[in-house]
Amino acid sequence: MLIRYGMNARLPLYNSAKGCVFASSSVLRRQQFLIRTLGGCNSQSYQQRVGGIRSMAASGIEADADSILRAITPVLESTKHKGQAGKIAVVGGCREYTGAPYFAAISALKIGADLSHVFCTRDAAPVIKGYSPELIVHPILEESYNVRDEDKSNIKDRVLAEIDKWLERFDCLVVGPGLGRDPFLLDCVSDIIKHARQSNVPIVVDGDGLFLVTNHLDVVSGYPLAVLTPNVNEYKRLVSKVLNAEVIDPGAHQQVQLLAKRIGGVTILRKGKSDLMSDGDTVKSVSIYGSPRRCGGQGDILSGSVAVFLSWARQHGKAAETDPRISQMNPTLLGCIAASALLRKAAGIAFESKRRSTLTGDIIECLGRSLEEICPVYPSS
Ligand SMILES: NC(=O)C1=CN([C@@H]2O[C@H](COP(=O)(O)OP(=O)(O)OC[C@H]3O[C@@H](n4cnc5c(N)ncnc54)[C@H](O)[C@@H]3O)[C@@H](O)[C@H]2O)[C@@H](O)CC1
Ligand SMILES: Nc1ncnc2c1ncn2[C@@H]1O[C@H](COP(=O)(O)OP(=O)(O)OP(=O)(O)O)[C@@H](O)[C@H]1O
Ligand SMILES: [Mg+2]
Repeated sequence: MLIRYGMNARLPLYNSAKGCVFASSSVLRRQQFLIRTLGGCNSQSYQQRVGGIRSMAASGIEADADSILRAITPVLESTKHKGQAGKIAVVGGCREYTGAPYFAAISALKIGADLSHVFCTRDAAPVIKGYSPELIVHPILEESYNVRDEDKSNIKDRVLAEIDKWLERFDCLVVGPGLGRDPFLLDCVSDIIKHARQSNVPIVVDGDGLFLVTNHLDVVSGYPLAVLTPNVNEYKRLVSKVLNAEVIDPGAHQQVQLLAKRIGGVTILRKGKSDLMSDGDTVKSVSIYGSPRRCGGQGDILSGSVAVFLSWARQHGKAAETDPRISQMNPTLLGCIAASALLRKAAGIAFESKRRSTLTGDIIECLGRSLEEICPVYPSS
């Protein structure tokens, strides 16, 4: 039995390891139970629920990503000054991971942001600077191995003071790519998120940032300007923590919606074969065929891209003039749809020429062309 999700994807209704229907499996019984109870509407039958999923797919859950990209991408005008197209900051980068924050920050620039900062550990900074002179790199974070217990409080104050100098200038913060899981570092980052919240700065949480917030949900809970971008594992951990359940495939749309609602109306972008996103009210999917290569770093491109498009969607009134259906949507959701679609198209273009050797850097090089194809700088009249 197949349900059609969006234009291209066909998913089995019961998704077992062998692709068969095992009506007696405990996993399936749990999935059925979850679908019955999702949204707290126990009186609806399972069949009605599945019918609901079918009709949701049929009634256009697949986003009109091209129209959204056109509506929110700002026009390039000679009257604009540096910074107006977006100032993004990535909090991430430690001893192990220097690629992830670089991918997120450089993607933001390649899409069209004016300035991209990285706040990382002291060790990671020279490496990230070495990748690109375009990035503004702040070596302010510390990991436990570098800090004596008695100095921790002072160092934390110093980190926060440094971040506070910049925070209000940013249109969006991306927290987590390549952050690592050092407890002292995560403690500082948790306070950085709290400060960003107080300043109403939108926050995209990815990678190890999701490890942090899954264990401390209060840090983002109830903040409508937070976007969480979990991959398959990160989503599993979130669902288990927040819903005390397993991830389900039939009913995936309702589950992502419920998850967003339970975390107080944050936006969730669940990455996968189709990217599913919800702010707790609306659910959308992006199923454009991208690339079959799953090299590491594509999620980092996505988090940097969400930051840019979300900022554009919040700043530019163009959407309102063109299409009320778009202007009525939550800007965080618009940002997710635009970023997901652009990344997938860029991955497709990169794969056309690079095939098996396609790497994250190749996809980043295709972001500009991908956006230009949908939303040219000089549209032909
Ligand atoms: N070049 C770099 O510096 C990169 C650093 N990264 C960072 O690495 C840190 C950890 O992220 P991870 O994504 O590895 O953490 P996860 O906890 O998501 O993944 C852990 C392991 O799960 C496995 N896995 C991944 N996708 C899977 C799937 N679809 N089904 C089953 N298993 C799967 C992977 O083999 C991985 O080793 C983050 O901070 C992240 O940002 C990644 O972004 C990749 C690139
Ligand atoms: N099975 C799939 N088919 C098509 N596209 C996919 C698939 N899985 C992931 N993607 C796309 O790749 C992008 C990155 O998702 P992925 O799950 O690789 O993130 P990630 O594990 O966080 O990546 P990273 O290595 O950067 O941490 C998503 O936007 C998604 O659209
Ligand atoms: Mg990731």
